Amino acid sequence: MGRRADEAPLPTVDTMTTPPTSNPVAIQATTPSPAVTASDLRKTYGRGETAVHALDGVSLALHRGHFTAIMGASGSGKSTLLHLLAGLDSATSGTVHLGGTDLTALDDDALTVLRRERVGFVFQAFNLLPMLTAEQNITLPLELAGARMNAEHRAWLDRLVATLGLRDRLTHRPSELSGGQQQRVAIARALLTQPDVVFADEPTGNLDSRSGAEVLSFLRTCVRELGQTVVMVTHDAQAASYADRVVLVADGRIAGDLSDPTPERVQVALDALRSADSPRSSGGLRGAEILHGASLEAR
Ligand SMILES: Nc1ncnc2c1ncn2[C@@H]1O[C@H](COP(=O)(O)OP(=O)(O)OP(=O)(O)O)[C@@H](O)[C@H]1O
Repeated sequence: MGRRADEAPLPTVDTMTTPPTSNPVAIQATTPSPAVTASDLRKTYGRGETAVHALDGVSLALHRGHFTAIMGASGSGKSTLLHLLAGLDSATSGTVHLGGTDLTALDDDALTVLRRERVGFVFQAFNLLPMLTAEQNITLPLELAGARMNAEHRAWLDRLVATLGLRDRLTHRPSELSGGQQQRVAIARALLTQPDVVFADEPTGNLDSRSGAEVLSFLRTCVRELGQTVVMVTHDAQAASYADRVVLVADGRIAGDLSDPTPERVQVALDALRSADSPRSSGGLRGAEILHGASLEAR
């Protein structure tokens, strides 16, 4: 659950990924600029005593060409964070930058264009159009943008189709595809415009474990071999272990940060978070403190 307005704040964990340095110029030359940056992001639903602080001061930098998983208990603020980072919803305060663009300064029309051209989405429910073939579903974003398929698009589409193993499925309609194949079509559609970032909300939530693993490997291949940037919300430690980095959210705050995660380490971090939330743990460390330890151990 999100923190109520009248509850005491949790300890703050600084998860900005910029390493300490005495020579900022050298770091600028070697560190890729972040694909997305959130600074002191807050989102409050409702007002007064019933206000829920779904996000309560999140600062985060997600680097290009990385696969990041966002995890946390139900109601911790994962979806709210994803929606704000993707420009699908507006913050109560704080800023989100996509590359050099401040999303919080854009009006609705500019946000619509940005979402169409610079952001890709993959949802749990695939969201394919049933009357279109796989290829027509993949190329739909170009159609909607009123753009013609040129040689560059064709070459990129070929690469996507090869990477995602869809070559012999392009003329099939969604009802003729397995769940895993439908999700791969949805991933190809999300990547067609070569967006700055693809946001995936529980992309394996509707798949059996074998198809889910396949989809996650394909997502990881898109990051490793095609240089794409993926941010995924998941409940599943196994799914999160496909990512390069796992960011843990608790009570609307960043509560941990693991690089090169394994399912076991993710599970340990989640269990620590859960036991810190439990009333029996009163007097012990809070989740953020425990997971900050996990974060330090991971680096
Ligand atoms: N539109 C809304 N109006 C009021 N409260 C909301 C709204 N959306 C989310 N919340 C509250 O904000 C908090 C964070 O919700 P959010 O959906 O981001 O959590 P989550 O971690 O994605 O949860 P889940 O894993 O169950 O999807 C919750 O307490 C939720 O009840």
